Amino acid sequence: MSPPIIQIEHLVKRYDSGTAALDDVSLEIREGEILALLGPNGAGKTTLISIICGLVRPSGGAVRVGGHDIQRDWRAARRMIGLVPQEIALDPFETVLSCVRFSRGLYGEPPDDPYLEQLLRSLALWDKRDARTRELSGGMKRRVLIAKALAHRPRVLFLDEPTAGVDVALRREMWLVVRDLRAQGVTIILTTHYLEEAEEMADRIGVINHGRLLLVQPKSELMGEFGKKHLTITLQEPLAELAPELSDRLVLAADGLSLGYDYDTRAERTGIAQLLAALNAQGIAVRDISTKESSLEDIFLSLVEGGQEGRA
Ligand SMILES: Nc1ncnc2c1ncn2[C@@H]1O[C@H](COP(=O)(O)OP(=O)(O)OP(=O)(O)O)[C@@H](O)[C@H]1O
Repeated sequence: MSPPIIQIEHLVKRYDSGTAALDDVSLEIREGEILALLGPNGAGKTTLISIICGLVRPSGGAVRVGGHDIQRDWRAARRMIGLVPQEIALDPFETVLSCVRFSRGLYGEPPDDPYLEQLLRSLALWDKRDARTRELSGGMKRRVLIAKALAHRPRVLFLDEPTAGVDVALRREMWLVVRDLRAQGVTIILTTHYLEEAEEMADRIGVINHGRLLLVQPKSELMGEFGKKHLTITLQEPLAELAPELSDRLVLAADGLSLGYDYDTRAERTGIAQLLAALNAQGIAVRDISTKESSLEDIFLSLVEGGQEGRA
């Protein structure tokens, strides 16, 4: 397993307004991974990113980036990070190349046009290097923001809702860009409201609610652990009621024509064979069977609504 590149310990943030935006968040982010942070509006995701990037002061706790404390050694910590903000904020009259050069200069890095050329080429922006940013499409503008964030060669890239409000084709294009960056060894932390995006891209998923990190888990484990399957059994004839020995496991639909059964995907025995045998024994004829796996969306909602506090 890779060593952590970001270490967050007992991070607390209380804004002057009194809002407790982060409440004792501890988390290690490993070099080279894609971590997706999920949480409803106001959960504390942007606050967490802003503290790591040195834009907001924490009220308590510590964060180290590449071993550098973000407060005592902020310059070294900040240099390792690139941030792609939620809002597109580009000077409309500046050209692509000059705005990327400018971003690099902000970090006090010496000019390195060969690197910037390689960066713009990898983001399919080299042909547009002399275009003013106002002449670019929405997708190109987002790629310029990524190029700006990567101009000083950071090892960690934060993407705050990278595909908010963009169409499906553009979202897929962004996913490819992010995968490509990961392949180059950049550690990526993204926030998103699109669970499909987290499901598609993340190695690990962190769920934040009310300033608390409810859990952080590899995506596959999360889907396996909380994943349930739902079996629908369609009947040949409507059933008036279920025998008592079946009613604790099955739910009869209002029209009497189907039965629902939830089971755990991790269980060694799903109980389906037994169930079908029991139906058969009672002379209940089955027309069809279908299964549906719970999506990350179902899992997320059950975590956030169920208040799984303290699992992190
Ligand atoms: N500058 C600020 N001053 C006071 N309160 C703030 C400030 N910034 C954020 N908050 C509050 O802190 C809480 C966390 O906000 P934050 O923006 O971190 O959430 P988020 O998870 O990023 O939300 P969203 O998904 O809507 O972007 C919210 O209650 C918000 O109103």
